[in-house]
Amino acid sequence: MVDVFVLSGFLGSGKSTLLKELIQFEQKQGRRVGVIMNELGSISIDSAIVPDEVPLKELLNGCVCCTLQGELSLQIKRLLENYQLDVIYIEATGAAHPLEIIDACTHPLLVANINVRAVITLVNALQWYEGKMNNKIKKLLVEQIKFADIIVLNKIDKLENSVVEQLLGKLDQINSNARKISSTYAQIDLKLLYMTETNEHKTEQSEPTHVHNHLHLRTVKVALERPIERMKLVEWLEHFQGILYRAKGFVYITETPGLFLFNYAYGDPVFERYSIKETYTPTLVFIGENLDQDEIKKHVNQLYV
Ligand SMILES: Nc1nc2c(ncn2[C@@H]2O[C@H](COP(=O)(O)OP(=O)(O)OP(=O)(O)O)[C@@H](O)[C@H]2O)c(=O)[nH]1
Repeated sequence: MVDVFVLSGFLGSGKSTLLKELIQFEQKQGRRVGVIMNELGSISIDSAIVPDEVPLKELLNGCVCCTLQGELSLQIKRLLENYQLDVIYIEATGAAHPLEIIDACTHPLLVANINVRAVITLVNALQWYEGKMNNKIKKLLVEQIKFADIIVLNKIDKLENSVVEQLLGKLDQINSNARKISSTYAQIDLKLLYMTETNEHKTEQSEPTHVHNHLHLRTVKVALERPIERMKLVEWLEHFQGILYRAKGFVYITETPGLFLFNYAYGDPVFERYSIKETYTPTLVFIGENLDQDEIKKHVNQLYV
């Protein structure tokens, strides 16, 4: 039996950050790990964190919720057939409902060979605390919390301890069965993963599941022709809050030489120097509600010097 863990949580909550830790943890234990990543856009930025030796399947350009459920089952099957694995981690898009993933994992062709150990939902603590989101997103977050076996309240570096306690209490009201852990940069005791019982009653509480269909999330990808001005990008994104949930990509900036991994989630832009293992075309990916592709491309053009 191959263990399967599902990483759920809204855009930018820290799923890839946790995945990186998990891969190292499993490798240290001598367990063979495979990864499936689902991203809304047509290119995967997050897959750069997966080491070369780890088998990786990517489901791009859509969400398991809508069109890719069959594809997810197929990719799990391929991983099982082609590699000797002990554990598979599935990183869902931030817009996915965990039930849809569980559904795909419990495909009749797979159930005999895999054991879904836990749904791990990451919650962006600041986003959850401030509650500045529309009802559709709130509903999705609540669903992701409700269907979790482990809830990681991440990004607590942005909040006072007393607030963190309060938030953990609120999470408990939504899902009292799940194990709750607070963290910064998803630093948690990973041994807990294997000490958590799966919440078997999930399907009974099921809500209509295609929550994110109604979010009208759109992904816009823009290839960059040359280095951009870092500050111009940051200032522009500030005006975008509310409809832009996530941006990421690989960029060259005019201020400093070298390639940077760019991450923007919930008003927080981060540039990290990135050492190249493959050739990346500098690209920005934007994920948000009803994004206007032409408008975004026009703005990106203004980021060049
Ligand atoms: N300040 C702070 N930043 C964090 C923390 N955890 C992760 N980040 C940063 O938040 C950004 C988004 O993190 P990811 O791990 O890529 O989030 P994700 O959930 O995989 O994002 P999507 O795949 O787009 O849904 C990155 O720049 C991380 O370095 C944290 O605890 N505190």
